[in-house]
Amino acid sequence: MITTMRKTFRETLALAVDDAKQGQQVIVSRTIPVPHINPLHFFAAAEDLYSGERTFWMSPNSDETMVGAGNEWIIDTAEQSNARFTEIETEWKRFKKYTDSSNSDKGPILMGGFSFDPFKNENHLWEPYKEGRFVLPSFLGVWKKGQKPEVTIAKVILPNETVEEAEADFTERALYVKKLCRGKITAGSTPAPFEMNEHHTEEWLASITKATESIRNGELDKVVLARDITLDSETPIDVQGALKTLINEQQSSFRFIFENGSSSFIGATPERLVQIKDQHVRSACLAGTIKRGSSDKEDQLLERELLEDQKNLEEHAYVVKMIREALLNHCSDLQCPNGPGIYKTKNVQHLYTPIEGVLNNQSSLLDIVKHLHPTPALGGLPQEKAMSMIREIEPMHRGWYAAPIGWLDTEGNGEFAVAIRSSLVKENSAVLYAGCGIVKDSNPKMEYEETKMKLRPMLSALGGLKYDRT
Ligand SMILES: C=C(O[C@@H]1C=C(C(=O)O)C=C[C@H]1O)C(=O)O
Ligand SMILES: [Mg+2]
Repeated sequence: MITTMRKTFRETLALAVDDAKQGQQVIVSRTIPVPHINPLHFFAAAEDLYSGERTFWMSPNSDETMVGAGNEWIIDTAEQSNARFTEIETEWKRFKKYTDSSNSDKGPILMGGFSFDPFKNENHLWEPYKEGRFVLPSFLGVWKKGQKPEVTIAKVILPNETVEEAEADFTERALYVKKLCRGKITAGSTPAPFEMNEHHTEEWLASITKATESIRNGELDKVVLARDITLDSETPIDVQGALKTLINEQQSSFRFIFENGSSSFIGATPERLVQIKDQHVRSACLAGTIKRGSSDKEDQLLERELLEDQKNLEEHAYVVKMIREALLNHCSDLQCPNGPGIYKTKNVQHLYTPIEGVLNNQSSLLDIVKHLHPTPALGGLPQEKAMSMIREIEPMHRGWYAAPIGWLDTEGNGEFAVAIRSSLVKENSAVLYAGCGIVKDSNPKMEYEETKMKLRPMLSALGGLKYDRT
């Protein structure tokens, strides 16, 4: 029988300090229970010291919420290939991690994401977000349904730091946690009038026609084409207020913010890419869209219409085929229903097929992200053909829009979603993105209407809905 000695926190710190002296990169974390506090208030309270260094993640139905504050460490990559996924994982593994063994410490986590297409030329607006960028938050608030909230303090030990200094730092940070837990969100200012601009509308409609022709010629099966709109205000855009609206209005979506200096990437996406929880893998195919009804009856009629619509079923089927095949390489016991169900958000309903399996020993979360991205729900089929068409046709830069965002821990668990229904906000301006799956029978005007529905969650959150006269 193996007996493990419980170490005091000071003894743990002494080991970590020794390692750091030897040149090892070390993280020490300590998890403390905190009183019930609203995650949004916690996020707001961190603004004083950590504005520009905050991250917010709330899964559908608020099952799991994580709020990060402070860039304790940044792992980023400018790698313009699929090696970027491995690079992030390798860097994260390089750290030796010590947790406080005297409590239920779950260890540190990384939060971040990747760009949609590393081969697209650089773009000034998206430059800080890099091809992949993950942050180890100094403070991480965690809320799980049915459990008490906790805050994990994570500290990177400096090579010349003493045990006393490290211990004093933890004591000081614990005081700041108390302050974070007393946070209150101040009433958001009424948004100043916006100027809203749609870009290249005629070109976008023409590109849909062009894409359907290429599809009919047999060059490819599906391509997802997106467009952007911008909002310009006379005053800085209230991102915290927008997050509050997303939390309330988009409960079946992942609500997120990745702050990066003066920019915030914010959104509410319904689309899970992959989740790993104790070797259990879950992914979701989400493609095919119809509006919500104004009554329950109309909503159900629309639902039935979507479930029988050949064009939408085709959009969806390509996604299921690709995700299923990709997961077969990483999972055993793969479960996939024969036909789609429906996933509803406040503004739209989608065809939905969940896929689940058991993780193979040799695969990791970021391996799966690498092999799934971009699925035909965001890129197209065949993948490479669709990507070069997007690169050629779309005048804008997607940045992190439609790309994998999420978190990972030290045990191989974590979750990624694809960053749709999103906006990049910088000071007084915001860019909003939406796209649609184009197949042979797509109609440009209808696809345009579909993008309008998909822009609504962010327009509503930013207060721009009333300017939408398009
Ligand atoms: C590309 C987006 O959404 C994707 C496209 C869909 C469609 O065309 O039916 C549905 C869900 C998403 O997979 C977006 O919202 O920007
Ligand atoms: Mg569609």
